[in-house]
This record gives sequence, structure tokens and C-alpha cells, in this order.
Amino acid sequence: MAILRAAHLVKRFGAITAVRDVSLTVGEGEVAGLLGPNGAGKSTTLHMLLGLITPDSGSIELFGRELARHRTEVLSRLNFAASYVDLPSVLRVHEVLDAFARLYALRRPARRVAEVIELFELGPLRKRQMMALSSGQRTRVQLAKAMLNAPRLLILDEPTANLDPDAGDRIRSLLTRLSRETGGAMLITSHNMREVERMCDRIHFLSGGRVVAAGSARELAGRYGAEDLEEVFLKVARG
Ligand SMILES: Nc1ncnc2c1ncn2[C@@H]1O[C@H](COP(=O)(O)OP(=O)(O)OP(=O)(O)O)[C@@H](O)[C@H]1O
Repeated sequence: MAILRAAHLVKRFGAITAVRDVSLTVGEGEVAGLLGPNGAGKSTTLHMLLGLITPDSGSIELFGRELARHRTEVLSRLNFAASYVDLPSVLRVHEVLDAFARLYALRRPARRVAEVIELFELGPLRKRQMMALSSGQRTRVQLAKAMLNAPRLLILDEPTANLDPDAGDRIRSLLTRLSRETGGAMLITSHNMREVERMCDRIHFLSGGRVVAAGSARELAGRYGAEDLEEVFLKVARG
């Protein structure tokens, strides 16, 4: 079953058409990638899928229900993390997680907070203020917050941006393990082609606000006569 089905999304900001025609599906347990050059419309697409902005046209179905008509219900089954979203800097790690656990109206908030602290190895940091964390540590808190409600779809906008290769590699391993263990689907944007090759079952390539190619990394490389996804990216981005 498709967890997410978006069809012919369009979004304009005044004279700018950020998204012209984006259709994509994400299946149960699938890790899907959204790739494309700067300004291709990736974040705008994610923000429509999250109900943060409304498409000018097109449709979004999550878990078989229309987002526009079942907003509260479907949004409670997904979560989001992005490198550009800051969590309150004066709060301590456990306070941030406690606050979101309550916001999500979890049945056993304290227990779930303890579980994600363990999962993301945040125990030694739980009393640290957010402002005193490194980028890699902050990313782990973002992901812990995003896993609080055990989402069936986790949407990640550049989850490893700003991380050094070691921290990025740890986060990728963790996300891969999470998707395998929980069976939850993920939709990820990234400019790191090796990350996408390693993590994503299926890739949607955006350019100029349109999906111009979709398939696995291997299928795309074959279709474009390319060695790897990096070469596919260059061929697609340069038309
Ligand atoms: N709120 C807004 N108002 C006006 N234009 C916007 C707005 N948000 C996005 N845009 C424009 O829409 C286009 C798509 O932007 P978007 O952020 O979706 O691209 P992106 O693929 O996520 O890029 P990047 O890889 O740089 O993050 C860009 O031309 C951008 O300038």
C-alpha cells in the first residue's frame, strides 16, 4: 500500500512557480529520496506534504486519506526533521523531548522519551541546553524528537547537512537501522549522492519544479548511461 501519494502538485509564490508538476508515491517501509539542484522545489514539495503550505492544485493522500480533509489524523502519523529548523536553544535536551511528547499527546510520554534518549544515545546529554550541543548532537535530538510518535512516515529535509563525514555516517547508519527495525517509510532530501545511493530504494529527481526521472539509483544510472548517481545528477541538472 502507498503511504504517500501526491499527484500533480503545483505551488506558486507570486510570480515564481516553485513546483510545476510533482507526482510521487512512497510505499510502506520504503526509503524514498527527493533529489535535485538548488531551487528545484524539494523543500516546497515537502512543506506541502507536511500541510505547512497549501498547493495551488494537485492532491495529497497520506495513509489512504486526503490530507486536506483528514489533516489532524494523518499528520499525527508522520513526523519531520530538517537541518534548518531550530529547537528552543535555552531548553535542555530532556525538556525539549518532554515538551514534544506532551504536544503529541503520547500515552506514556516519560517512557517514550526514555526510549528515544536510549535509541539516539542522548543519555549523557540529556541535561545539556540545546545551545551547548554540536551540530551532530543537535541532529540526534532532532531525530529523537521526530521518532517520538513512532511515525509511519518520517520526512527528512537534508538530515546530514552540516555534519562532518563521521557524524553523517553515524546518522545514516542509525536511520537505515531505524527504517529496518521499525518498518517505517522515509522521504529524504539530500545533496549527498553517496548517501542517497546508500539509503534510498527509490529516487525522485526534481528539476525546475518537475519530477524529471524516478527509479532506483541503479535504474537511473542505467537509463542515463552513467557510472553513478553523481553523474546522473550532473546529466539531469545540466539538461
Ligand atoms: N516563500 C517563498 N516565497 C517566494 N519564493 C519561494 C518561497 N519558497 C521557495 N521559493 C522559491 O521557490 C523555488 C524552489 O525553492 P525550494 O526551497 O523548494 O527549492 P529546493 O529544491 O529545496 O532548493 P535547495 O536545494 O536550495 O534547498 C526557488 O526558486 C525559491 O526561491
